[in-house]
Amino acid sequence: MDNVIDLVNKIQDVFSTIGVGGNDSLDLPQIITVGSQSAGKSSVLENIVQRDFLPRGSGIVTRRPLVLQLVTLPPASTEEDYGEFLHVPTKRFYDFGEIRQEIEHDTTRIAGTNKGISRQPIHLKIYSKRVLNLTMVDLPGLTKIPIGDQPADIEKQIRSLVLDYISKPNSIILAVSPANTDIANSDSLKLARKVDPAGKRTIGVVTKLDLMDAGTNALDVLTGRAFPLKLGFVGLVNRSQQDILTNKSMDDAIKTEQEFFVRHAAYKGIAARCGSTYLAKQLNSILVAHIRDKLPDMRSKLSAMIGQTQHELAQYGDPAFIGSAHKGSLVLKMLTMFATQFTASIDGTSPEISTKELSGGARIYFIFNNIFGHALDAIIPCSNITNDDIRTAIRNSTGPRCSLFVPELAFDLLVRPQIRLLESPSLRCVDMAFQELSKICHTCGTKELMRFPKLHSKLIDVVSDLLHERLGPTSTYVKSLIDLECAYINTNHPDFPGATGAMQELEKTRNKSRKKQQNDHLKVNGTSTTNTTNTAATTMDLKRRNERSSSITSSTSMNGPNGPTLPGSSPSKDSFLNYFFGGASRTDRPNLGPNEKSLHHTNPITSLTNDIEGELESHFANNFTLESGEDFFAQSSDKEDMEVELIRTLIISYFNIVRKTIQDLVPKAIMHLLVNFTRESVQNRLVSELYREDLFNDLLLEDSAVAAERTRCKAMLDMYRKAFAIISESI
Ligand SMILES: Nc1nc2c(ncn2[C@@H]2O[C@H](COP(=O)(O)OP(=O)(O)OP(=O)(O)O)[C@@H](O)[C@H]2O)c(=O)[nH]1
Repeated sequence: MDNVIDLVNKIQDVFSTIGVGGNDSLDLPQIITVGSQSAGKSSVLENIVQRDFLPRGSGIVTRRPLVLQLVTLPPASTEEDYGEFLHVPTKRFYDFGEIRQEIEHDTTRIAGTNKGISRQPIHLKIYSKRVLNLTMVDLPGLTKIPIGDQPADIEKQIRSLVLDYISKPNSIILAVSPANTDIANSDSLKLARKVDPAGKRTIGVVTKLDLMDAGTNALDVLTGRAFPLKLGFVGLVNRSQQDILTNKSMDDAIKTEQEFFVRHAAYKGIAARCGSTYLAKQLNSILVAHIRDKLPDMRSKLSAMIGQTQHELAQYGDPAFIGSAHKGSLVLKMLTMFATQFTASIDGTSPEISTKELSGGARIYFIFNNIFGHALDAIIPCSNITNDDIRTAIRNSTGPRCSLFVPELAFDLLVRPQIRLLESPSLRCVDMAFQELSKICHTCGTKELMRFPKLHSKLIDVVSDLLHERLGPTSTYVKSLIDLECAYINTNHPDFPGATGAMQELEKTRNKSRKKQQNDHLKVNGTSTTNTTNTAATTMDLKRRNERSSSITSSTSMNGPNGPTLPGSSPSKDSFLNYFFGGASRTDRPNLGPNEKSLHHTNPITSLTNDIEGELESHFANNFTLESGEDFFAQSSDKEDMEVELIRTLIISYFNIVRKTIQDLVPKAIMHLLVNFTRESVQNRLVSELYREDLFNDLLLEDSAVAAERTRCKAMLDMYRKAFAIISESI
């Protein structure tokens, strides 16, 4: 029957030896003594052991948990009683005074001399024929006021330590209360009630019954009437301080105790259920029953722990790959795993995908779509181009040495630096994608790979080198995309709205502002005055326009002023520029005769061109007041303003086309030249750089901390298996 306690002790020993905190996770059944300071906890333990072995004194004496395992020596044993400490495994302590000294010494060693406490337990085993198998834990007494140089929060520290032990559902709480205080309100019972409100696993112990005021007794408490506990209350009379000083023997103390109960008027009826001997028996049977009750639970818990530990151990390496014969295959396995993780992170199929932040492929797409997209959108197409710049460019292009290509060159000159503005965000986009790939490669690696720090860092080095190799060509290519755009300004681009679009755009803007002005004017002056000036100007402009329409039409052909217009060709925008900025001077533009005019009207392309120019003409006619006889295209400042605005609109249109192209092509280039290239070549590169027999030994130098961790994990697994087997046998 008792061997279940032995079984638990064995499990506890092994867990303590390998220091894995197995006891914490398995929650081994054990008895925990709780009580306020000087309540008599140590005295209770000594009475149960029937030995004088615990440090005694005033103030706080127990400053570390003492895990006390009592082991019954067989009756036939010739062995004397002795004790063993887990921290002094080679020595048997036959002198119990020496046990006390060792407890004091080790307490000071760990908890210091300033009356502070430590959570690190002392493990003591006592072998005796006179003890019943029991596992008990003595804890520091609950206190309220710090004494000496104790830390200010000592009360909190002790409470939390005690709560840690007693809140484990498998623990039995031995709540010690001195009879000479208000028992029902004792600290130990209050604390026990917190974690065991139904009182199912709390046993009450009332000490110092001999010190109660004459005429009072604790019968109500001991019989469970005052405070119901399933496991009941046991009354005790331990040795007084005086008894200790006079070295009263334990045997005598037990006798005195028994006599006290038998003779006491109030207690003689329950004397058989009082005293240290009864308590020891009671605790033993409670613990045995408790352990038996908990064994199935413990077994299933152990089974789960075995599974977990097996899994953890597997992460430190596959046993199939251990040994020098397998070095090559191990390296190959590691680098394949690394490459797979790298590509999985890019593809977004990695099982370790973060839910906290964007990473891998998703982050690269975010860089393309959001960061890069916004950076391009933020560029103002006409930034840094002043009206004077445009005016100068126009004047230069309409100077005396005008040639057919001069206006194109002027437009080129103005638009090219703007296109260059796209270069910096494009290169930054390459860099960000590169950084993300570098980040991915630093996060790759399994627990098993961490065993080999050299191999791990080499894998990162090789992938980093590969990424750096690709960074140059990718950046160069992306830069060349901008160079291409700058090399030829294609005003014939199908999406370039040219003059018509620009004019419409301008018209819209002007209409808007005109309407606004008129509204403002109406608001200020009431109904408008007559618009005679404008009407006159319009009439005059119309006249001029009719006179000039033929000459305008003749200059708009893609093939020059006199060349034929090719059927199917688009309305020529460059020729418009030529005309507009003086590719052919007005005097050079031939007037068409009535026949030629009608010829042009039948040609849809020419008529469309006519429309463009007609629009321009009418625009000027409607917007600019000309003095009689003044040439419409003379160097008037109004005309120049119009031209400046028009060219600005054209620059914006053209820039937007290029921006779209770059926004489309840069991510494609990065994907092709950097991301996909690295993704596809990473495995081959790793193999060719690292799968070399002369490197194996160096690469597979194991990290000592990880190796120790693996050994610990292995020991833990063995232990759990052993414990599982022991429990399985006894169920
Ligand atoms: N007369 C009498 N004195 C007792 C009894 N129990 C304990 N004492 C005395 O009370 C004092 C404190 O007892 P301990 O057993 O050291 O109390 P503790 O709860 O272990 O104290 P800490 O570990 O310091 O919290 C000692 O002087 C004991 O001799 C008892 O039943 N009767």
